[in-house]
Amino acid sequence: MAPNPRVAKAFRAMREIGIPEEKTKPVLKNLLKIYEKNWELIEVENYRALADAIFDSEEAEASEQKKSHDSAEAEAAEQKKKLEQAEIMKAIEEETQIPEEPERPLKRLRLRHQDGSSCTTSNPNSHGTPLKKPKLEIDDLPIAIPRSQARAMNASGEPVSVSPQPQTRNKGKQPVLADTPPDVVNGAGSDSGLRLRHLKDKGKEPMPPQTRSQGLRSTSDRPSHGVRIKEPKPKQTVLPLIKPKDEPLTDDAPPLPAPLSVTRPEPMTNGDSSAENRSRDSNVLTSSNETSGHELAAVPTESTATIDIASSSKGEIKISLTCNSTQNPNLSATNVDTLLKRMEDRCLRSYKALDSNFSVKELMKNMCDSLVEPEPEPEPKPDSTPPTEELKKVAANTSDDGPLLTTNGSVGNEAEGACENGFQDTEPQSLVGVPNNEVTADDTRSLHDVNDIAKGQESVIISLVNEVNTECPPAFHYIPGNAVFQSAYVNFSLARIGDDNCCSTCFGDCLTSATACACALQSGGEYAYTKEGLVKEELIDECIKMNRDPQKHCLFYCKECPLERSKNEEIIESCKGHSVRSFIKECWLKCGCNKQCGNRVVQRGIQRKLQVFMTPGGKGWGLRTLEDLPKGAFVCEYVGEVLTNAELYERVSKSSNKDEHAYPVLLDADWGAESELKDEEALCLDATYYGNVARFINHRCFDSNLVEIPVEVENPDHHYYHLAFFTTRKVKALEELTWDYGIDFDDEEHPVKAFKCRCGSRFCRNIKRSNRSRKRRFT
Ligand SMILES: C[S@@+](CC[C@H](N)C(=O)[O-])C[C@H]1O[C@@H](n2cnc3c(N)ncnc32)[C@H](O)[C@@H]1O
Repeated sequence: MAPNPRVAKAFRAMREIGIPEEKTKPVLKNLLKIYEKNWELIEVENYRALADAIFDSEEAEASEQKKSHDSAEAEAAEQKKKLEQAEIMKAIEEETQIPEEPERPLKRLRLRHQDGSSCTTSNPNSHGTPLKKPKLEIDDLPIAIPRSQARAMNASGEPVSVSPQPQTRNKGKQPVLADTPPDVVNGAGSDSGLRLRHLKDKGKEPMPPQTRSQGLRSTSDRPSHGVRIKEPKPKQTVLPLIKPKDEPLTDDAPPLPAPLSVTRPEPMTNGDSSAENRSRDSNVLTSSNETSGHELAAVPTESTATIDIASSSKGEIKISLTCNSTQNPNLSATNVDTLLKRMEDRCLRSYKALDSNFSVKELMKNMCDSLVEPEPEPEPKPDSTPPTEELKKVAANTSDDGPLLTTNGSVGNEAEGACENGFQDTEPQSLVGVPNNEVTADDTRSLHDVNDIAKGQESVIISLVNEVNTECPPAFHYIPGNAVFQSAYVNFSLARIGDDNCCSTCFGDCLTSATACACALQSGGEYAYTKEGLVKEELIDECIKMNRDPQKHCLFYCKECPLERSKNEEIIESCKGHSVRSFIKECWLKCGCNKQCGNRVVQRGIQRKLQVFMTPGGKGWGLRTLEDLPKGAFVCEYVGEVLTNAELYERVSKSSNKDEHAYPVLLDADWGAESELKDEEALCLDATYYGNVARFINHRCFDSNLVEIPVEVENPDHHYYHLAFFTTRKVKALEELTWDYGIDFDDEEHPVKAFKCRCGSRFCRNIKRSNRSRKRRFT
């Protein structure tokens, strides 16, 4: 890409006053960000602002240096850090040797790692060195050459070369040796029994999940920075309370607050807090509404509506809905029951998300629940009794009264200080969400079905429970599979799938065949799955290791990194590196095998009993299993909108609420192998607005019980693939499912702050950081 003439001019101007380009570059980049690319502000007075900023930064640097430890101390600290890290890795290794697992011989992989060998030969400091085409070696490849290698050969126009490194991880495709520039392909083979092909990702990156963080490494040596965007704290005020459907009620109710002081046909007795009186008041209202025609509500078919909330010093709350229907010729009076029935019919027709048990009364009650939600929500102590019991007591003493209909055509509802009975004392119901005063078509996404958050789109039911607080799930559309947002190039055409991309001559179940099918060859020559449908242990172990310590693995460097380009087109930073990953190739449409073929697992979708639940430890919603899971079991795929990275950046920068964004996932494969990747090929997944259960999986540092593996199903290239979660060990029913997002909690440069980690792992990277009294503060 030709350098921006304005950038070149700025460099020249600074050179003229003795400032070298290396100094100018970062400052200019920063200024462009601050001035929102308003060059005039930078160019004015012969780049005065730029020169000043450079001098300022030099001064700051000098004073920083003064403060800092001398280099010997720093080096010693670095050494110590490395030792610490090695110890931690060792401890994790030991810790994750699960006792209940049957004894098995050590895998070659493990032995090699224990030897301390590594395939990392990349030199992160040498970014920007002249590029060379990848030189790969095909040494002991199984039967066929993996497609990516063939492509590397084609791309380079020269035969692959051999860089054997015994005792390193990627034997088939070794990383280049020390004299090889880091921007050269560093290897992609596996020395595990499976010898699976690898995809590359960004290593321990703040942008999850392929972008693994550096763990305990310093910021300076980490590979590329992705986009990590904080997951929204689920909206608390706009959705009603969700309760586990089967919670029993108890009798001992706490004292109830005074009843409401609202507009009523008959005066209400204040100060009487008994359930009996509340019930009576409500009955009075109902009968009054039925008998006094002039007090009945006018319900226009089209009206504008406003919702008012009033509260009194006694803790009473009134919600009133005022409909402006004066201009409407269809204005007619009706009674509460008719109104409710009409509304229910309307909701069932318009918002198909609701089930037949939907009740407007419940909706109104839940509106009350939302009103009296504690703010800010207290964080339950891990061992504290969930407030459920208390809520049940309240529910038992709260009458099941309907909404109030006021004389001015307003609909009100009683909201006691602890009106938490929501769905609790009724039959199992769907959750109904009311996102705003004015419900728009798009807001229907917040109408979740608590009995099945997937709304029948998965082959299993996925329920949602909150036994901890009154928080409601975030508003999003549940989708069972990825969907392209706009510009992403995801081409599934059959014509693109060549004979080497499918096993068209196979029949029945590929796994029963003595030789590996063409699909398996693409994954390194062996099937990734066992006959039981589990990922083979060797592969799982390899992926776990890769995720825990990506620096030990190979890094690829792009000539012009699309990720850096999407961050800033003016000055494109050098590629921070993409690590090499194992992937699975499943059989698909053009294959001759049948649908039950054992090499089709992820494409069958979720098969395990899962549940979305409110975690007690302050992490918000989480995902858990309701059944015991063996090691290597497929749990779910990370599903979201497929976006280009440029689209993601735009989306995030335009978002008024950056916290609203779920963690986007970088689909970073083969980037380094291609000399230049088009914007529409540099893809990521964003589950903020459209996603599946995976959007609820919380992070756990290092020893998470899930690991992500890229799975190629329909697309023959590696720009788009499925990101599937498999268990890293046996997981017991009701255990929370976690995944290491790869966050680098030390990343002070990242535009988005990391959350305060509450993973509870003894290897928590956030705790480490805090103990070292690092500068950065977390919210
Ligand atoms: C992909 S979402 C997971 C679902 C989320 N808990 C929810 O309620 O929707 C990621 C967000 O969950 C929270 N989270 C995940 N793991 C966490 C952890 N270990 N500690 C604290 N918060 C965590 C953070 O707010 C993060 O931004």
